[in-house]
Amino acid sequence: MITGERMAAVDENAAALGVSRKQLMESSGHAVAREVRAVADPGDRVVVVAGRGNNGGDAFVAARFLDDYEVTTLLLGRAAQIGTDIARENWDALERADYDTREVTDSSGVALPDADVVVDAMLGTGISGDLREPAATAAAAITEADATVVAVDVPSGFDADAGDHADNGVEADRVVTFHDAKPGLAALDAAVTVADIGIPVAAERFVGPGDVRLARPDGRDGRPYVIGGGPYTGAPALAAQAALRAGAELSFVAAPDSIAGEIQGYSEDLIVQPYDSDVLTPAVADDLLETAERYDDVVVIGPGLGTADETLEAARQFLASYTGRAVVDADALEVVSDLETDATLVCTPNRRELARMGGPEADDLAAAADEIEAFAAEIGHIVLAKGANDVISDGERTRISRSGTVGMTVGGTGDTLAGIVAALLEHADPLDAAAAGAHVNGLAGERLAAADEHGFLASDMLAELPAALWGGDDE
Ligand SMILES: NC(=O)C1=CN([C@@H]2O[C@H](COP(=O)(O)OP(=O)(O)OC[C@H]3O[C@@H](n4cnc5c(N)ncnc54)[C@H](O)[C@@H]3O)[C@@H](O)[C@H]2O)[C@H](O)CC1
Ligand SMILES: [K+]
Repeated sequence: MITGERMAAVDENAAALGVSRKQLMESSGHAVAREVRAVADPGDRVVVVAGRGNNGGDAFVAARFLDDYEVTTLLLGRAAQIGTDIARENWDALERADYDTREVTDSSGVALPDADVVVDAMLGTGISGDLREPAATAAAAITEADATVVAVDVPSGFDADAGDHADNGVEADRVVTFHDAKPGLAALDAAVTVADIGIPVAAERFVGPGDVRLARPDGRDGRPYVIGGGPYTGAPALAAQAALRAGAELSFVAAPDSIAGEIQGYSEDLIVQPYDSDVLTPAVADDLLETAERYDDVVVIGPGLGTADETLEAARQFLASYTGRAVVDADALEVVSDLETDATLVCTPNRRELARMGGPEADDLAAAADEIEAFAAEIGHIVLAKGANDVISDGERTRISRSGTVGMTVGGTGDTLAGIVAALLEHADPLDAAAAGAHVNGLAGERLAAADEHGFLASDMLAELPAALWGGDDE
């Protein structure tokens, strides 16, 4: 099962792997033609009703595979309004090759020609809101037509993220959906075929630019709260700065008053809140919990905390009561394994910490991905296991990030990772935030290594984060 927005991410990952959207469109169109052939007799009349996006583009491809039938392709709009190059190229090919094509420029022209089969290619996963004209009128005409209706990807009007169908959406007899089932499709009164369109498994297994686009904030978003420090001061500062560089609006650090000034000294951009103690204690944890629940529901707990017994008890107590989203890093990971909590945790162990938590002992994390997935299922939280390749799993879905470089074994890169994940956790699905966070941290290291493989610092990565998050678009 895959949502429409994740499908777009997988498409983008496939393109980055070298399987272009145009190749996918050709496969999609061929799959649609196969379905039409299954319900039509030679010589039947097939009417394609196409929208201006790639859903329409799929049907322009299908028309080229239906020479045994009388095919008419209607475009709802003018060719100049076709929204993507690959759809426009396929429309132009139909026109140049003298296929029967018609541009319908207003809803009065939507009177459907007689048809044995209608291909509904108006709207797919690019839909937003209820059907607008002329798609609404066309949808009614298609539903009422005395023809077998074959829908491309989803019936027009169906929302592949929410899994529901517009009241005025097309009622299809058959649906050819691509790559994977969509939530809610099975509930429709239609025969659904899932067509393999040649997307490499790697496009879902390995984190790519589509995952980064899906998880990154559009504007400034969120106020993560870093609970770290005491005795160390650099780690919480790196995590909090990384959160700002990854799109957070504000970044708070709660730290012992003995070192709060030092942490503030690293950066005027941080809001450092001292607490009256030398280390995090259970008594302090209660106050921090109240603040965390008030500010925003994402915290980072762990960077630089140290391993004093009362500190670990305080971390345990905080997490047991917390109900928001938390990145748990470094020393705080010790308390996760037998923790009862309603919080959504993203645990970010390195190989050593993973073993200490009770997870698999592995030199090559990617090779141990299944065991890491089982461990994530066992503890009931997301595990982002950090290594040469990072393994990110929620116990059901597992992704691998291959970004990064050997220079990132310098201290502090785990702290920047924790901060990036916290910023993305404000709005993205937790697994998407963890996968994209791991990937972007690695991309920042790669950007530094391009200049000089050795000797860069975790703090150097901060300035590379915006380009790693927003700069890699393939368009
Ligand atoms: N990997 C795959 O699944 C592939 C899918 N393909 C096909 O691409 C579409 C998604 O294409 P996209 O261009 O993103 O959007 P659509 O064609 O679905 O629709 C955009 C089109 O519709 C207009 N529009 C949006 N909302 C409405 C509305 N409520 N009422 C009326 N019109 C609306 C918008 O203005 C655009 O013009 C996917 O479904 C697959 O069919 C790829 O071809 C191959 C890989
Ligand atoms: K459709």
